[in-house]
Amino acid sequence: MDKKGQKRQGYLSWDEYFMGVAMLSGMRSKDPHSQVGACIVSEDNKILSMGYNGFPKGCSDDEFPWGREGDPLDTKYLYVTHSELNAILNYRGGSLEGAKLYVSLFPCNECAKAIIQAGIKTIVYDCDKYADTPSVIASKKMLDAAGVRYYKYNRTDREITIKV
Ligand SMILES: Nc1nc(=O)n([C@H]2C[C@H](O)[C@@H](COP(=O)(O)O)O2)cc1CO
Ligand SMILES: [Zn+2]
Repeated sequence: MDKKGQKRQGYLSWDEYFMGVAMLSGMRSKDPHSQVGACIVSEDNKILSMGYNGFPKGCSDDEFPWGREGDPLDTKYLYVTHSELNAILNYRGGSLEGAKLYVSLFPCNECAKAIIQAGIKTIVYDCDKYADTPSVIASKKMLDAAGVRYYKYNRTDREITIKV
């Protein structure tokens, strides 16, 4: 019950807010199969950067391939920048030492290297659909060795509707 003079109830938790921002960012992705979003947050809960999976600048979304199979040169995998790496590279403010990363899909081995080297210390992820692949197994090996904590986001199933 609302009481006069007291704070509003039902506001977004920090985790809902940052994972929500990561997911919103993923909605910018042109990848027809997996839209991934990431949000980097400081130790004192300030948003530092965001990213989603996409081709590097100058590599047209309409000319480079979005396919998943066939000749590797004709698939997206050799060209796409992952959301986590984009979030790290998008940051213009200096050091990410001690920061937290919210990401909608568990980071791969290549992003794990960048996460570790950037000084990010905590990962909050939503989906882990590639957990059984060498890439994610190697990623967890490196994150464990480097002392980067990772934990699964606890979905609250809150629906957030925004009219734009
Ligand atoms: N952690 C990740 N962050 C990402 O941004 N990605 C991107 C790369 C591709 O564009 C897409 C995965 O494609 P698919 O294999 O699910 O069709 O998501 C992939 C992973 C998986 O490790
Ligand atoms: Zn990656």
